[in-house]
Amino acid sequence: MNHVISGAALPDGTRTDLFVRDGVLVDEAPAGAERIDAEGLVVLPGLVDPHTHLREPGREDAETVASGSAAAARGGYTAVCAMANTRPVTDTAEKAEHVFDLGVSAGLVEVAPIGAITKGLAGAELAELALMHRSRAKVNMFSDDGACLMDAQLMRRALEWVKPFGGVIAQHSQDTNLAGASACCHESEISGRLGLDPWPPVAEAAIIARDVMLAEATGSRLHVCHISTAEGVEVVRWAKSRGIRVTAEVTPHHLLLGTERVEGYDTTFKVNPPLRTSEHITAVREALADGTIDMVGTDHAPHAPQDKDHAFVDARPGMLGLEQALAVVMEVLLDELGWEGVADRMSHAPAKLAGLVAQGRPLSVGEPASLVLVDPASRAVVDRAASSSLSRNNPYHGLELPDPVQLTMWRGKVTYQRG
Ligand SMILES: NC(=O)N[C@@H](CC(=O)O)C(=O)O
Ligand SMILES: [Zn+2]
Ligand SMILES: [Zn+2]
Repeated sequence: MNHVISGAALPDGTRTDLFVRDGVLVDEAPAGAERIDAEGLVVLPGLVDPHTHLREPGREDAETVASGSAAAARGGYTAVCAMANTRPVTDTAEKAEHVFDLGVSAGLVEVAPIGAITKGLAGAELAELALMHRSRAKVNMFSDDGACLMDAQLMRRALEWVKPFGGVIAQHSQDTNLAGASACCHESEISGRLGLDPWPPVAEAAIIARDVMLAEATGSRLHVCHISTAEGVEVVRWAKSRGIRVTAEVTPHHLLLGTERVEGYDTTFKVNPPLRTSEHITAVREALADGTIDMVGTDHAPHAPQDKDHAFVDARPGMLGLEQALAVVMEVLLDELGWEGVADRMSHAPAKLAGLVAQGRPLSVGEPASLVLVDPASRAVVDRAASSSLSRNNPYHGLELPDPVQLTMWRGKVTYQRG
């Protein structure tokens, strides 16, 4: 199907008509094109999530590649990078190709598998990084996310292994000696009062500091997952000033929600790293605005009720993010970033990180027609039931937020349309 999208505003503010033929932006209206009225809407390049948990294979009750892809399209995304902590773990070329193929069959977004750094995420032995890269899945990013790769020598070796093909190592920065498996609340007056094991900011900053030094020593690329602390941001800022090849992402929930959400022991708000206090929230917002933090990563982490309906300490950490990420970024930072900044932090920068050459492109003639139409004025109360995800651990349930996504198009195909 060919389209004419009329009257949308580009990120730089200019109003334009976009012509879509055979999945590509062209310079004149194709014959028989379907008209999409975009008067009053903003058009952004399709969003790219560098950090999504699809639960297939293994936990298809919580999310499948298809349901997660639908949630992504509903959130304005045209690509997601699928984390490796499935069952089995994505630690071989065959397993990466399996996830890749599931993404192709779902047909709603580009699904780019992230490969594990170590076999089974066990932190003991490197996975077959180069074979995953050379597979049909073309894996370019590797992460043991869910677990921190604590062994500095293995981290060094991983950085060395991916350097020749331009790969990147994405770290879940959590020193497990400082913040172990039971740590589940930002170290603060609240963790003490609620009796929850504290997760101190230094457990994040110490690993980031170690890893940027390893990135410098190897000349390789490091990506910091879900940065959440002012201290972590300072280390990244320092590393960038030295020319170290490091990028960082922040989640929507760390931009908006504070640690006080856990006061009622509602396990929806249990997440790793934990929700933090206002000084940290301010720091990550400022860092995303000034570019120290390069991008937004949702860390969309669906969990089934039987994994969340437990005492706080026993519940699985993680919360949904794909469907409200753009809304949250608009709510907290649209004034500072402008639409061009939003397009950079949510599309251009993550596409570049993951090496997705057909994503995060400018909306100009000859480029893929992968885009999202955004209503800047619409607002709504979030309802966790109105979701394409199979899970309901939505931390924004009941909050009034922007409700921007009107239509998502991936390579000329409408993958989500409002109403
Ligand atoms: N963020 C989380 O709290 N949970 C993630 C793992 C992770 O991102 O570390 C998950 O897979 O559920
Ligand atoms: Zn993580
Ligand atoms: Zn994660």
